[in-house]
Amino acid sequence: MMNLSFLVSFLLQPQFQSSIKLLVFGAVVQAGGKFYTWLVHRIKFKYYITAQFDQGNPAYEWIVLFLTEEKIWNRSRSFRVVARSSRREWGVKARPDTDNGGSAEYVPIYDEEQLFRWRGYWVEISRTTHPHQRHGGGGSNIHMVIYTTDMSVLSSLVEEAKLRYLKVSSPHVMVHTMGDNNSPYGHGAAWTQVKRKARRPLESIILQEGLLDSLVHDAQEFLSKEEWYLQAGIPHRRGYLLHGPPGTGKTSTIYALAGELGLEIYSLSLGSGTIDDAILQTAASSIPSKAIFLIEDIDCAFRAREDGDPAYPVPNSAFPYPPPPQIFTKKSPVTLSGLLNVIDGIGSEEGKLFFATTNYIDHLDAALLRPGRIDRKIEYKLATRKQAEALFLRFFPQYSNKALVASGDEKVFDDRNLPAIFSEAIPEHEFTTAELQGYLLLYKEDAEEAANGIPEWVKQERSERLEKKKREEAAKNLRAERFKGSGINGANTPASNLF
Ligand SMILES: Nc1ncnc2c1ncn2[C@@H]1O[C@H](COP(=O)(O)OP(=O)(O)OP(=O)(O)O)[C@@H](O)[C@H]1O
Repeated sequence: MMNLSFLVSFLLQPQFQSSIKLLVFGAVVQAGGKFYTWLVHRIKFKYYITAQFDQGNPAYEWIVLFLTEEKIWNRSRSFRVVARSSRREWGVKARPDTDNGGSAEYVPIYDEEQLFRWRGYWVEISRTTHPHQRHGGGGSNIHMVIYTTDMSVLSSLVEEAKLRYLKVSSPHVMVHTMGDNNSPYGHGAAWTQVKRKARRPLESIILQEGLLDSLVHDAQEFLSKEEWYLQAGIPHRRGYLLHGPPGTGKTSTIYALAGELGLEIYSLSLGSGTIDDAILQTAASSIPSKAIFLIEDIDCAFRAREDGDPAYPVPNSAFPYPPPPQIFTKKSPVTLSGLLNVIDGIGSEEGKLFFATTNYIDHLDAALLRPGRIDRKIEYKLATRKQAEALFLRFFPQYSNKALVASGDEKVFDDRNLPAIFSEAIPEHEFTTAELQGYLLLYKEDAEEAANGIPEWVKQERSERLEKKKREEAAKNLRAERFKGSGINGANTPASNLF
């Protein structure tokens, strides 16, 4: 009895009642919080659209530019600072008063979520990175949440992003390349690097007469005939193979053509040895239409080993040595069937110009060269005298006939026709345009010296080549001697394996 009355008096105490009220209030607040979260989630789930942009896909580039222009990341307090280069980095302006903001790019570490309004809609952005992602769309993704149920808002945003991207990139040629081992986005990620190159004028490419014009005309006609291809049931794609010695202008031609036609380039090299069938497939399938797909050194998919030396014998008691690690030359992991699949697959995407380059057309399989895969083969040769003269005039345009007539200095032209002096000293088809360009760069301030010095340069180059040939012969003989009787064609083993 005594205990009960004590309990009742305890319960009636004001301090106890206050504690209970506090407890109930806390529970209500907590439940309210949980309900709010639940409700927000329900609303979000019902009333939002999500989109993901994968690095390596062109749409990722559009959206990053869009977010940069909208200054979404400007509140960021962490930056990656990289020296300004032709490589595309969507940095924020460090100094709003200048156009290019100095010598470095300030690229925000985009990892914090950001919320902003766009045309009256709330949009939330976040980014995740996967440093070791190998296949499937690159190493970084942007996630977008738009608080609306109207899909057209998303598509308007993406279209606007694309238009802005095209506007920004139009004065340049955008060259997309694959990530590599040093890429911050991981090995093998597709198209993770974008370089902005100044457009190269077509006139700066010096080829045999008519060749460049016919190529430009061919590509222009192809791009304008989409409807015709559709009607005829022919895949709207065209393949070109540019072949010839290194330094004769194959890559430069493609870049200049891309600038002329306003196309972006997606370029990879099979010579890098890091691209296999799966990566090639991923890369090819994420190229947008109306773009150039360029495969450099395509012969690397065919070459088993340099000069086709016989198979290296399995080590045995008579010959217990394992194969030298470098006996195999750069052989791309891409297989012929993988390559053909990709080239044929380009047909399903409309408006693609496919370019391949090689220094060794003879290494290519006939299956690759058939029309439908390669529609035009263009041979690049060592420089002719005419090309040498044109190159000289590119360096010294003041010596062109026209310029001299205009300046009233025709006498100088008669006495000292420097372009002719230069070109006549150059033997036909012996040097590459790149070699001649390298020479002219040494004398870019002095046309007279450039023209006068060329006979001596030719003599020196010839003697250096002869010396090199002799050294190579000697090394080849030494290799053959060392491997005599081993069953190996040691002549083809790199010298580094012998010592
Ligand atoms: N025909 C050319 N006209 C103008 N410039 C040229 C020409 N050939 C070479 N060059 C110059 O030489 C350099 C190398 O040229 P480019 O890379 O286009 O040669 P390439 O044939 O593609 O070589 P590789 O087979 O090694 O890729 C560039 O700086 C380019 O400007």
